[in-house]
Amino acid sequence: MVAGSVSSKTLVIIPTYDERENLPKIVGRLLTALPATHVLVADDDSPDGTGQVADELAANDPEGRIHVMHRTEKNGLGAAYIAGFRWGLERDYRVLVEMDADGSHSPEQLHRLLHQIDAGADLVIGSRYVPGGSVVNWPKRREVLSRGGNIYSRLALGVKIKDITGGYRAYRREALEALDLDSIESHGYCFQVDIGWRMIQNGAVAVEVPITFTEREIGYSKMSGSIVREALLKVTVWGMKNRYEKLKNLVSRKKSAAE
Ligand SMILES: Nc1nc2c(ncn2[C@@H]2O[C@H](COP(=O)(O)OP(=O)(O)O[C@H]3O[C@H](CO)[C@@H](O)[C@H](O)[C@@H]3O)[C@@H](O)[C@H]2O)c(=O)[nH]1
Repeated sequence: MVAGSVSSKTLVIIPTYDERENLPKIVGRLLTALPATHVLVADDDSPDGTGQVADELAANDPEGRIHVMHRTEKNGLGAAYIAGFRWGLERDYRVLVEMDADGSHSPEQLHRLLHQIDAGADLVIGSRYVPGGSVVNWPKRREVLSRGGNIYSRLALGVKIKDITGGYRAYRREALEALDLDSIESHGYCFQVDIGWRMIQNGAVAVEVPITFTEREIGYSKMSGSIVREALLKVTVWGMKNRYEKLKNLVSRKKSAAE
């Protein structure tokens, strides 16, 4: 059964940079799988004309389900998602979803994420690294980087999530509203760790559901050295701050117990 009650108030945010061939396919698949869903394309003025392709898709959808946000320059996946969340929160969507444009995240699996929101979760992560999850056709180098990044994040931040860097997610509206979106400082893929960790620290119920992540067939990944460096630096600093805070609390508890 498709989670109609939830999906009818669901906004799927698709950040795009140079995805003109992928976008019509992913939007078509999504609206076939879950016809009541709305889509927001957050395009960073892609040189290949993805923004215009998005406008055409929107103009050709008589039901008005497709929306387009034209941003002025390439400013990273995190900034595009934050702008998309703000747009969705100004309207009456109950669930906000992150999905890549390139087909890595299967729209046909979205109902499984939405079911978990129906079941009470605040944040649902489509996970490659829980039993049942998998990665198809990813270059070994990328998989090692991704698995390594997840292990490092778990150790540094003390989170239990196996795929905290994963970008296929559903958020309950209230959990996003409870966050200070201005405090999310990451621009690249580190954004996923940033917002996930903050949300869990805020008391959100986070669950993982297994997904199959399939490497794109068309276009190119925007992963870069600066994205990796941002993630490594930020996760290390957050981890150190976290440990320092815990130690400080422990010392002050011991002090007050001794008094
Ligand atoms: N608007 C905008 N979109 C962007 C930008 N950079 C990337 N995107 C879009 O963000 C999505 C993911 O980018 P990819 O470059 O395809 O990501 P990937 O290498 O396949 O990385 C995947 O794995 C990461 C690590 O696990 C994930 O963090 C990431 O979300 C994604 O699932 C695509 O729709 C892409 O067009 C940007 O600066 N601006």
